[in-house]
Formats: sequence, structure tokens, C-alpha cells
Amino acid sequence: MSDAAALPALRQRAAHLDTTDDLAKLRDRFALPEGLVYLDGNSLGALPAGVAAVTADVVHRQWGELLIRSWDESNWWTAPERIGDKLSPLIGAAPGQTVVGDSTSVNLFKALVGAARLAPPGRTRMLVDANTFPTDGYIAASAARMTGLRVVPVDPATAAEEMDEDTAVVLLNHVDYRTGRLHDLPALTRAARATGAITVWDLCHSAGALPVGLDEHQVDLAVGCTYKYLNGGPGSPAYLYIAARHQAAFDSPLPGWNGHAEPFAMTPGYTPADGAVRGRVGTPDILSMLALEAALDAWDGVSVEQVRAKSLALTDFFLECVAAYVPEGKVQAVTPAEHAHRGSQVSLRAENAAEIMRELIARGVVGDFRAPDVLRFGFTPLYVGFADVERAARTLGHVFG
Ligand SMILES: Cc1ncc(COP(=O)(O)O)c(C=O)c1O
Ligand SMILES: Nc1c(O)cccc1C(=O)C[C@H](N)C(=O)O
Repeated sequence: MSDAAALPALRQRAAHLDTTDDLAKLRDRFALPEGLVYLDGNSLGALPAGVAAVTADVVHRQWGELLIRSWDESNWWTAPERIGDKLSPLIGAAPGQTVVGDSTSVNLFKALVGAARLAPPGRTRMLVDANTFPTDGYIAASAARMTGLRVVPVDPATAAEEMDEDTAVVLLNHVDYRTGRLHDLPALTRAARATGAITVWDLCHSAGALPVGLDEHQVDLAVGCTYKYLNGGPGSPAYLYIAARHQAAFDSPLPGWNGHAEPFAMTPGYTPADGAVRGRVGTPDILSMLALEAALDAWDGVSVEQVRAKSLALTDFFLECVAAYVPEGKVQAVTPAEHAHRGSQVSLRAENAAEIMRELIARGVVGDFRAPDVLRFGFTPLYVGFADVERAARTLGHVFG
């Protein structure tokens, strides 16, 4: 595998690929430290250049000077649905179906209980991705308990075989957080629909990295975070998608006053608002929300299809460079080689993975480690280039000596 002669050739290829990359100039839309190769945008995205000024204005003028008037005059009140509509094109959703707010965990709770209430009565099973990011499993267990369903862990690759007339809800991840495997959202959603089950997709690791097509594939409900490939910042609010056809019947288990049809009527009884707005709960976290709104400007004029094409080129090139630079047998790719099954990250299994990642970070290449033995590298096409990829793999090769 390891091949010293590959070095200049791969560096030259990287330079050529960067020169011919239409998205390369987008890196200027981000404030990244000089000299750092940042491959952890699948955990926390980079800072978009416009966010600091907008945040300063929100703090000093909108809050400091306008004070309470900003709920109307700075359009704070309608931020959750406005920003939901702003990110909708990235997940293939028409306007009016997505609200921003709360964490992914909280939105999962709303979606899962809401899904159980939408499902045909009498069904008993909630299928849940067995390899899911832990919070999804914890929340699903509680939502199932509350709604009288039984959790059935499933492998998303074969989940369609488990769907039957007794399946009420199906919760799956579009991309697996640990392996980077992309699951077949269109086929799995179709299979669930054929049985009448309600689908809930977690888009944390796909939104902003590849086309999702929620409306096209007739997904019922979806959630996702905005701090990964959408670059909303640490703890930026998550989102909830409620397909238009379900909105009238969607019965939120968290019917807070912000989701009320007339919040300022302050009536004792709850009447849900029309549309996705009924997915709102309490007062939105305006500072984070408006930072996210500014962060989404980094997508101006960029399509998610272009991003996907570059993402696949980056991960292909990374796998090629790793094969050339890393001594044979030191790492095994756990991310599928087939494009149809690959998200926007590459996970490599290695002995002493935690230590290897610490050393890589010390040498200016930031990825992350996931227990027990996975090195994770996330590729955000808006700011990662091919020279970054080559340097990351070369540095990994050096770490292995
Ligand atoms: C698939 C998935 N779901 C949920 C979360 C987290 O949810 P929350 O925004 O509630 O922290 C993450 C990552 O943190 C994730 O990778
Ligand atoms: N949300 C995170 C956080 O608050 C701290 C550290 C990491 C995270 C993450 O997003 C982890 C991420 N979901 C993962 O795929 O592992």
C-alpha cells in the first residue's frame, strides 16, 4: 500500500482538483484558522464569515436598543418558521413544513409521539435503528412507553423486511453517525408507506451534505440538527419537518404556547396553530436562531447536488490517499465504498484510535474519535478542499510512522 512515489503525484492531483473545483471559492465564506485541516464538520461545522456581525447587531441593536419591540420590529417572533423555510430547500421540502427550535432530542420526542398518534390505531411496534446515535434510542424508548408501543431494534439495511401491518412508527437515520453509511431513504420510506406506518427520519448527518428529498419521497416526519453541515454554531437550534398532509392531524406532545393558534389570546384551552407552526413549543432561543439564519447565507447560489458531487469526489480521493500513504493493515475503512451507500464522512477502524486522533489533531488535522476504535473524518464541501484531503491522509500516514 504505502508508496513514496505516490506522494508528488497525489499532491499534484490535489492541486489540479482544487483549481477545477467550482465550489473552491466558497471557503472564503468561512472564518477558518490558517493552516488547519478541519474534517470535523460532521460534529461542529465551521464559522460562516457573516455570523459575527449579524450576532453583534442582534445583541447590541435588536436586544440592547429595541428591547421588547424586537419581537415584532426585528421579526423575532416568526423566526422559527422563517428560518425553517430558509433551510427547507436543502432538505427538499416546500415552504411551510419546517420549524426551527429546540434540540434534535426534543424534536425527536415531538415527532415520535406525534407519529404514534398519526399511525393507524391498534398497531403495536416502533421500529428503531439499532445502531442509532444514542439519544434517538433513549427518546424512542420513552416515546414508545408513553404511547403503548414496543421498540423493535432493526438494521436499517434490512428494515424493510421488518415492516408489517403491526408497525406504527419507523425511526431511522439517513446516515449512520459512526460508520458514515447512507441508508436508502426513498426505498425505506416507500416500504413503510406500503404498510401504513409513519416514518421519522433523523437527518443530522445528511442535511447539507447530500440531497434528502423529503417531499419527493413522501417522508412523513423528520428532524435534524443545524450545527453540523449547516454550520449553525454550537448548540444551534434543530428542526422539525411535518409533511403538509399530516399537519392538521399532528398532535404535539409538547403543546406549548408558541404552537397555539392565538398565543397572545392567552386562553386556558389549547388550540394548535395551522401548519408546521404547531411544532413550536416555548420562546425561541433568538440569539442562536439568528446566528443560524446568517449562517445559512453561506449557501447562497449553491445547490445541494453540487455539494454532493464534490463530497463524493473528496471522500473518494481521501480513500485513495489513505491507501497510498498509510502502511498496509493499519486501518480498515468501515464506510462503504459504493457511492449509493456513502454519506459525507469516512470512518476508519484502527488500533489505538483515540491516541492516533490526538496525535493527528496535534499535527493540525482535526477529525474525531468514536468509541471503541473509529477515526472519523467529515468532509464539508463548502470549505474543505482536495489539498486538505491529501494533507490529512499524508499526516495520518506519518502518525503511523
Ligand atoms: C444522529 C444524531 N441524532 C441526534 C444528535 C444530537 O441531538 P441533540 O441536538 O439533541 O444533541 C446527534 C449528534 O449530536 C446525532 O448525530
Ligand atoms: N452535539 C455535540 C455536542 O454537543 C458535543 C460534542 C459532539 C456533539 C455531536 O454532535 C456529536 C455528533 N452528533 C456525532 O455524530 O457524534
